[in-house]
Amino acid sequence: MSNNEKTEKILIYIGNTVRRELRLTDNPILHHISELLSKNRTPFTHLLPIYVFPARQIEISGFLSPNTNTSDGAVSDTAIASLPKPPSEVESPYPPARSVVGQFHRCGPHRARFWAESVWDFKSSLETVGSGLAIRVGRIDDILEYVLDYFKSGKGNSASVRCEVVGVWITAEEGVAEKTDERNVFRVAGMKGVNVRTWKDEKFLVDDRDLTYMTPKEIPDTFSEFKKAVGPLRDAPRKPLPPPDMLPPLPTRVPPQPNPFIVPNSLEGWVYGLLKPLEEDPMAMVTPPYSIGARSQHTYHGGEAYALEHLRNIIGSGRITAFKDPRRGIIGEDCGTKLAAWLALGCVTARQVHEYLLDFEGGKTRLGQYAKGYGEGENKGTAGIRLELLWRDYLRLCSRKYGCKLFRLEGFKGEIDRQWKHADDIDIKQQVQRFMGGNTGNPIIDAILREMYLTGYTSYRGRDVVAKYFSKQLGIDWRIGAEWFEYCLVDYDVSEFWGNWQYCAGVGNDPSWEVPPVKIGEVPEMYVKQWASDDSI
Ligand SMILES: Cc1cc2nc3c(=O)[nH]c(=O)nc-3n(C[C@H](O)[C@H](O)[C@H](O)COP(=O)(O)OP(=O)(O)OC[C@H]3O[C@@H](n4cnc5c(N)ncnc54)[C@H](O)[C@@H]3O)c2cc1C
Repeated sequence: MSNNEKTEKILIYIGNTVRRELRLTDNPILHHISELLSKNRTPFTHLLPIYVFPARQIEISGFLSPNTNTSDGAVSDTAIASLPKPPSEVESPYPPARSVVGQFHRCGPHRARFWAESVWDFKSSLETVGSGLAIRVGRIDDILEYVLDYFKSGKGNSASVRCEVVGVWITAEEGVAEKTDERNVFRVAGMKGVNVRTWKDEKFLVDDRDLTYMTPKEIPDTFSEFKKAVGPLRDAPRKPLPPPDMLPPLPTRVPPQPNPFIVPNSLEGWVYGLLKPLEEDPMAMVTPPYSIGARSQHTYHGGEAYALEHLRNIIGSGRITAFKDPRRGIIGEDCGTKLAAWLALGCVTARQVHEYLLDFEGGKTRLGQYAKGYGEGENKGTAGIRLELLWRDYLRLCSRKYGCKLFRLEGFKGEIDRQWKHADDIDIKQQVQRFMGGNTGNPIIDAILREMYLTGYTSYRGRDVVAKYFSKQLGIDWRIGAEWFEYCLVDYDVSEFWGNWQYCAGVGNDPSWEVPPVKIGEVPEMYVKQWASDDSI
């Protein structure tokens, strides 16, 4: 080592969709690094944040390329747009991201776009605090192995720089696939002699450290019991963490995207690459386009900045005070906060939402000062939002308790006596196809299905009605309906999604979960007219 040679001690902060931490604020890892930095106590000089779009969950074949990658793993925008269709001999090392039973794409266009926007926004935010983000596609452990080998083999070195990876940090998450990813990260890092540290997932309302359950078995089977154990909800959450002031820089050389993929360096390039395989699939055209005059309830852009702007808007306008029980309302601005997609990707945390509500209720900031309910303490609307957020916590804990039962036909309950119809029967297959196309002939069901397909969103009530129609009325294997929802929804979140579906299908753990059926007049005629097919009205 020459006298002038510097050593870059690199910490890798790695995540993928299941490590959903796409924000600077209330991010425990980034907060900790920033604190260490301010005290001059970082045992590393450089930070390499890596985000991996996981091949298992989103179709990444739009990034396959016969060309070898460039030195930094990124190509220009125009380059990705003009990439020739990969010749058939360029094969992905990963199977297509399709669902298990129905073989649908797991992630449809609404979520793919929102997801790309959120990752890109995170990259921009990291750049404002002196860092950056390497965005990659593949499997988290494959990418990690490639990166560790890159540095170990000296590819990151130059005449004056020597690189050494000193650790890998990752946030622990619930879920079977999530745990497998985590184990694989440990395995790869262990093989290469690098330490991994996992961090607690803090994007929920009530912190794990404040719950009294020693083992997952102790998690209660009813929400009401769980709620009681949490105590007064308004006092339960911890304070959100501030964003980092500054972060260590990226290493001088960032390992590129491994072959056979090539990744873009603009948001448009990412959106293009993620949507391309979906657009080439005939499933993208299952239902007619928007009806004239139809408007989406969900027109939002992914990313932390947009999440916070939306949150401030609904507080400033007083919409949170008017928040209605989502188990009853089916459409409208005050029917739901529309925060779910941001929460699902970790662009914002539940305790940040809670903190904003506290400020509004206590009149602590000027936000919402002219709105109804400002400074008047907790109201029905704000309490309702907290309760919904607690449901989210609860279903995540159910995932912890029941593991892979989350995805099983017999559910948490182990309901083995029920007879389900399966799509290997031609009539059932056709029924499923009509369902996907919003052509069941039932105007409310069709309106909801079309809304969800065309916009990526429908209310809790809409989801509940359709999920019950599919599983209870049609009696078809509920996982097929669920997989179709997974393709369509912008806010898919593993525990919330499968947990809710289980309840709708009647295989969930909580016997008290029953939402009243839709009443005549509850669904505005206008809504049905906007979304349902003319011939089914
Ligand atoms: C079949 C079915 C599938 C669903 N899939 C999902 C999903 O993939 N992701 C998801 O976040 N929610 C899911 N939900 C729950 C709920 O429908 C959505 O959270 C809600 O409609 C999102 O709109 P919002 O942000 O306006 O919610 P709000 O009503 O404003 O609620 C605030 C937040 O609380 C959480 N929340 C609300 N209701 C529930 C619930 N029942 N269970 C768990 N968390 C809840 C969400 O994070 C939501 O953003 C599903 C419900 C059903 C019946």
